[in-house]
Amino acid sequence: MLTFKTAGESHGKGVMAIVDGLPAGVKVDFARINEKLARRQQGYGRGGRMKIETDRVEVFSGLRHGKTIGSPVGLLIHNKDWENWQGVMSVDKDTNPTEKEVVIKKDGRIRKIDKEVTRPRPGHADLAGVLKYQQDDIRNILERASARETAARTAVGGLLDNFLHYFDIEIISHVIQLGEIESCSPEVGLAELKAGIRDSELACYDQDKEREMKEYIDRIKEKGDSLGGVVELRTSPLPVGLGSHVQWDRRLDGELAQAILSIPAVKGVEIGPAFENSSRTGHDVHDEIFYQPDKGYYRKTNRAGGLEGGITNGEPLIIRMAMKPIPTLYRPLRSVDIKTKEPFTASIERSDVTALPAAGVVGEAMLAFILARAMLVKFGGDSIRETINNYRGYLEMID
Ligand SMILES: Cc1cc2nc3c(=O)[nH]c(=O)nc-3n(C[C@H](O)[C@H](O)[C@H](O)COP(=O)(O)O)c2cc1C
Ligand SMILES: C=C(O[C@@H]1CC(C(=O)O)=C[C@@H](OP(=O)(O)O)[C@H]1O)C(=O)O
Repeated sequence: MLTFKTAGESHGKGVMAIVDGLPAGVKVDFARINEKLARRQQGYGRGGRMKIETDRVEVFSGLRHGKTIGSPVGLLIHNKDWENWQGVMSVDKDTNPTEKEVVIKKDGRIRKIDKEVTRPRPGHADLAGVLKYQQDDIRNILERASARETAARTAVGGLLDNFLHYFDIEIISHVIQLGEIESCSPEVGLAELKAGIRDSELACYDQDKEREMKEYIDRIKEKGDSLGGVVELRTSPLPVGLGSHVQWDRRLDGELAQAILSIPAVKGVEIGPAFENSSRTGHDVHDEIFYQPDKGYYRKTNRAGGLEGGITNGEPLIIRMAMKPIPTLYRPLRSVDIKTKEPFTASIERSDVTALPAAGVVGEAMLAFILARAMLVKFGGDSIRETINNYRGYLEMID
């Protein structure tokens, strides 16, 4: 079974992942991984941290001469910001046990900050985390809750794209709504969609909307507020038969929802236009089935989003993910200091205003994982050659 885990804190030495279960012989193009990591760092509305980091993957294990060897693949991404936070993030003994403040270098300037974080942000993991793990310092929670961890997931996604490439499976994300501004889900192929968003700073196909969205982000930033929105994930047509109707935990839609909802700040997911479909009648929703000898079975529409009965039906997957507004606010909401129990409204120094396009890239990575796992469940194989043979045999059988 293909699995992965991540480790690492936001301002620690770095983030890492171990991917277990990839067959041997998969050719890995590092540029494919790094390109994804770079895309995750981009997007209009991101904060100062992204100017510090230049994420590059270091493959630690599991490859020889550019190919997997069947053993676990270790991936590492260093945090450049760690250098500025060593006093705060030492994994060894406390070097300043009596100090109340520590010195860090933040955004190019030397600053003294409180050693302990005691002011929980509404919408972040801060308060629930310190209560659950019985901590006095919120930093022990926020460091791991931070979406810095998604850099490791993105590297995993990039690695698995190399596997999916053998089966011509492609995944792309694009922004279809930012705050209250809605864009479109264009009825174009994957290549055209990709070309259409290449120069967009918000991964938005509609350039007029993108301009509007950027001005909106500027206005919201000025107000000290933040934004979320909706990202759509699309794939190329998938082989029929990934996932299964026979058991609840084998339905691919359920697996996908879990994976997508695990992305920090993603609170909603729909398969195809599910919420729109829910207010329509069956005649307006279900995709009629046609047959031609040269084409086999086919559909003229894809309102199911590529899944029926928890099984891929041969169409592209279409998934939408809803992201809440970023919790850290320059004009903060009311909260209570966990030490003094006094109310406070302290200002913060650094945060994203929105990270919607970045979340989309993380969505691509999670989708890559679910699809790679489903492919390996269906076709198996200790070597990529075996997986491909099984895949081809299946395609011939169902042709
Ligand atoms: C790519 C990305 C970047 C994010 N950047 C920030 C940020 O700068 N500040 C912040 O407070 N939250 C940010 N978040 C969201 C928080 O990580 C998230 O809201 C928090 O971990 C609490 O989890 P929850 O929102 O899923 O409940 C980001 C999320 C993603 C996916
Ligand atoms: C570091 C990343 O995102 C971070 C996610 C994040 C949060 O609270 O989730 C808070 C910010 O971190 P910092 O407090 O260091 O500015 C973001 O920059 C990243 O995406 O690589």
